[in-house]
Amino acid sequence: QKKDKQNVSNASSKMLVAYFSATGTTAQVARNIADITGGELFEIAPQHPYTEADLDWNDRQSRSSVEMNDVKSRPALKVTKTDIAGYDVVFIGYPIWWNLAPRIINTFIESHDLRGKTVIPFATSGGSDISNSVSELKKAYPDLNWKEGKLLNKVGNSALQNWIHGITNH
Ligand SMILES: Cc1cc2nc3c(=O)[nH]c(=O)nc-3n(C[C@H](O)[C@H](O)[C@H](O)COP(=O)(O)O)c2cc1C
Repeated sequence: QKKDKQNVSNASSKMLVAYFSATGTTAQVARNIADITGGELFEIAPQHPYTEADLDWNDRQSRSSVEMNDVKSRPALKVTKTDIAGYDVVFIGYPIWWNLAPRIINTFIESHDLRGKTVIPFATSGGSDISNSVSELKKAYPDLNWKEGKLLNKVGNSALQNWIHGITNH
């Protein structure tokens, strides 16, 4: 739907919309952001996809529980390094897991040089706010130029456009 695309980026600013999504919700929001900004979509894919059992938060032994209980866990990426040098703005989207960004987001950040870029977090959740996850990311990576993040649960396209206009100053 190219004709509906509203390109809010200015000519000199290249945008990447990187996202991790285990069950598709964040992926849909990422596609909408890419449509609006004209940015490039990039899936932060795990080397080993998460199964339903992996995602069981009632099971303390499930993969996601074990990873989220270990601050040092860094699940491997499917593609270890992607060339992101040409981008000025990098959106990073993820589902909230245990009130945090999934550890694979840390893997992605630590595998790429994001210094000097504007980094914009966004998330979907079952109800939790994004703020704790963003403050933990800022604490872990204080050298990066973080913009305020936004929870984008069931956000309509015009609200999405308003947020993007505001945050990218276009
Ligand atoms: C392991 C796990 C932990 C979760 N923890 C939270 C949480 O702390 N707060 C919350 O509101 N939702 C939580 N959720 C729900 C997801 O954030 C929500 O379903 C999200 O939209 C899924 O996005 P996705 O389809 O892109 O993976 C959790 C989901 C999983 C699988």
